[in-house]
Amino acid sequence: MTAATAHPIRPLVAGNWKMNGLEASRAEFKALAAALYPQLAQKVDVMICPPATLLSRLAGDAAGTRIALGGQDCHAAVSGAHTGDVSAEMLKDAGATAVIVGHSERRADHGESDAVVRAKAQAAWRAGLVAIICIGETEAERKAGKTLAVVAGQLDGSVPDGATAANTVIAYEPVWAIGTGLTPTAADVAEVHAALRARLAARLGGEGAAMRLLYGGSVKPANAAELMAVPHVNGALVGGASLKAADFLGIIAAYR
Ligand SMILES: O=C[C@H](O)COP(=O)(O)O
Repeated sequence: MTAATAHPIRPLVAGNWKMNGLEASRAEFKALAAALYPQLAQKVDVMICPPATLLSRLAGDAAGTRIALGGQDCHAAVSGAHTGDVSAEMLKDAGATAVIVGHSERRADHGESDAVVRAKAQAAWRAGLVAIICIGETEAERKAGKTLAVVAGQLDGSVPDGATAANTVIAYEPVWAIGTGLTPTAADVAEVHAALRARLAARLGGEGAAMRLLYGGSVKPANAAELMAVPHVNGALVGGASLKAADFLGIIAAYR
């Protein structure tokens, strides 16, 4: 077992701006950076995943702060004839230290399978980025009582061999909770996260036991404290509420 057993898992609150963000959005980022330092100095890592177009500019703004930057997706290849795609190496070059892969919007809009997500996670590692691998059930799957089976299958299929607590973060995002204002109960989140933790530990040993498990889906300042207090929830992946510095700060405040 690694030293991770002896130390609590350091939480991560990551903001996914999705297809939002223009030059003017830098003001929100700067407001976040200016207000965040006292909290950052304590016990939570903070990341913003802007659209790729803003990555380089925010990298300049992030200098001297402790806000990390991530991409929202990457192609599995290093480079080549893939019009419109961005490689993990390009994200790294632009200032990212991590990349989200397998977000349900990518799985739904672009037909990304677990195998594709796995290849993208490996690409992230190849470039020296942390892979933030997303999984989560649809509303129909939850209603059919298949949640645990679905997320277990996605976990097995999307997480490559060689995953460690340092190179991988798992984000559990129920599809029906994303952007809807709906969230599972704390007990429901606890059930899923405990199952994910057990599965990761069984497969990856101490690395799985120490891997960060984020919850995502309508996390807001008003519900963050309750959700972040759930066992095996080691932070949040935040969409809409990450676009405004004040809202994102209200979520991070769950770790004060
Ligand atoms: O990546 C973030 C998630 O999709 C959550 O989005 P949301 O906070 O807007 O529900």
